[in-house]
Amino acid sequence: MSYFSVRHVSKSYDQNPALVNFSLELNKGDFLSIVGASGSGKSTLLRIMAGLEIQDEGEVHLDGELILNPKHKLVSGYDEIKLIHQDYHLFPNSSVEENIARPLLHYEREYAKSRVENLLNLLGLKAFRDRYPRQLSGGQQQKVAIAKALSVEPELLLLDEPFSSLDTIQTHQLIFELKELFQELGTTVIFVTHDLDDALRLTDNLLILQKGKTVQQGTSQELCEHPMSKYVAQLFSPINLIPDRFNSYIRPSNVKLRTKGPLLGHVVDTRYLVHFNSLQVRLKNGGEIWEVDDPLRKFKIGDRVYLQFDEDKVMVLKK
Ligand SMILES: Nc1ncnc2c1ncn2[C@@H]1O[C@H](COP(=O)(O)OP(=O)(O)OP(=O)(O)O)[C@@H](O)[C@H]1O
Repeated sequence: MSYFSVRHVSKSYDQNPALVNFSLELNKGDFLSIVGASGSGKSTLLRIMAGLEIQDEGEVHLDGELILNPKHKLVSGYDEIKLIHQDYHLFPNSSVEENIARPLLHYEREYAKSRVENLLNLLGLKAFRDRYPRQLSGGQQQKVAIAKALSVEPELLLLDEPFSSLDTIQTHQLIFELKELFQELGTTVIFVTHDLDDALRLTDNLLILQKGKTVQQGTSQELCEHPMSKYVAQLFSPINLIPDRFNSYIRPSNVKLRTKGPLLGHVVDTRYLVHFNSLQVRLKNGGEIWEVDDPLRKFKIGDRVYLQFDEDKVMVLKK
């Protein structure tokens, strides 16, 4: 049995399935991102993993130990498994230092002191140790919540959309810091998000959840280059349907703009994006609109373009 395993877990609320026969195996120190739309079952899954929710079927094991849910355990949850939410859950009348030290109340004093010092250092919170949560930015509060969760050295850290109340710059900064921190600590981490971009920045190891089921699991490159469904393909970028072919698609970045070629179209719109212009091209045959990257920012509305692509970039996708 692997270090952390979720086997055939199902859960319904009032007959509505939230998780359907979900299974997952992780090794110690693995870092997995679970990506799914709102309502796909992410939070339910994390709560079941943490022993905080009663599943209808299936089992969760951590390091060989069966994780008991609240039906079978008087005090629900485990010290070894920490779940961090988007809304921090800090004690408002305790300082940063006191918040981080709180879970260590029953530990030896010297150990607790050095652990708190270590975490304040690791997360760059030393200058804020005496502040109260309301005196911190969202990103700093989230770091305190993470330090608090890490204080008892959990075996498994579950992050439930931890960046949703932060802006993009704060999020990128925190992702950068957390990546280093988790690598250093070797903690097993599961991060859930609706935002593929955040997941890609944090880890290469992805699982895509749709309507409570795993639709695909693999590295970011595998999923981007060989998606098994339209849903997975579209998480990475828009896709263009190739005329007169069965379920065959091409990504905007894999379309080449030429002065001659098999597919003729007209540019009907252009958008300035950071690394390229994004063109909307109406195909002559069939009137379908394609999205195409123009890295040289050469084309403008009304231009005639020929579109070409390599066969090995074509994706045949099920719905
Ligand atoms: N306590 C509950 N009672 C009834 N239905 C629930 C409950 N919790 C979740 N659900 C339903 O289960 C499904 C999965 O919800 P869940 O919160 O796990 O999804 P999610 O992917 O985390 O969504 P979000 O990203 O919006 O938080 C949804 O249809 C939701 O409405």
